[in-house]
Amino acid sequence: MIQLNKNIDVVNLHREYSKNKRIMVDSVLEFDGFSKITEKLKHNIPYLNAYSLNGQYIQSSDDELKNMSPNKMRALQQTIYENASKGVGFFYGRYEITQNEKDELLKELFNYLNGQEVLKLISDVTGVKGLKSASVQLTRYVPGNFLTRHNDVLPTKQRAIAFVFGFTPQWHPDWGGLLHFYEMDGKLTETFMPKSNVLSLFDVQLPHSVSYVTPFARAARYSITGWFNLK
Ligand SMILES: O=C(O)CCC(=O)C(=O)O
Ligand SMILES: [Fe+2]
Repeated sequence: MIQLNKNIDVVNLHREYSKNKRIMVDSVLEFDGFSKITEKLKHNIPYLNAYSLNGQYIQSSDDELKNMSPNKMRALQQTIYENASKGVGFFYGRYEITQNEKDELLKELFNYLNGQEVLKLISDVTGVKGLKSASVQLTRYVPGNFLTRHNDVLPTKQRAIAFVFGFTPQWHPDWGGLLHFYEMDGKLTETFMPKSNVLSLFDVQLPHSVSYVTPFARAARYSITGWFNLK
């Protein structure tokens, strides 16, 4: 069963969140749900590799990328990196969970994150009232993946709070995949390291990025990410 840790200290977390509109919550899920999700993320998800090409949003399966000719793959990589050099774009594996999800555990996860218990906790920690729903995706960053600097504001969805549940034990900062936060003028202010059973929450207005995962990373960076919305 997926369940939040009952000992979360909301009052302290709210005080901490209020300082910079971001926070990491340790040991956030009870063990049973946490370990089931960890296994699922590693072994059972048909991630699609998302990137943008000439302004178009594309998602390719692992097989599609594997079966590309070396020339085509090189050209694709070159374009992705060319855009990234200008601070535009992303390349990472994602799987979106919707209301129609068939997998039992993922359905439970979606419903739990959209339920009153979680929405109330997020409201209490962040001080943002009126949260109504959660958009949820599973993400995987392998070597070569990244997400350039952006914010998560999306008025059509009324996103308010971004979340990242980390499922990445024993990560080394040299491996990249670091969640960086910036001032509006681009100054780097804080970095959240990939961790396991940790929930990162932040205001969607804060500029942030996920740094390039290096070729020598010994693991993939797995997360459940998304947004708590006001509608
Ligand atoms: O995975 C993360 O740490 C952040 C992801 C993110 O910024 C996004 O998906 O918009
Ligand atoms: Fe983001």
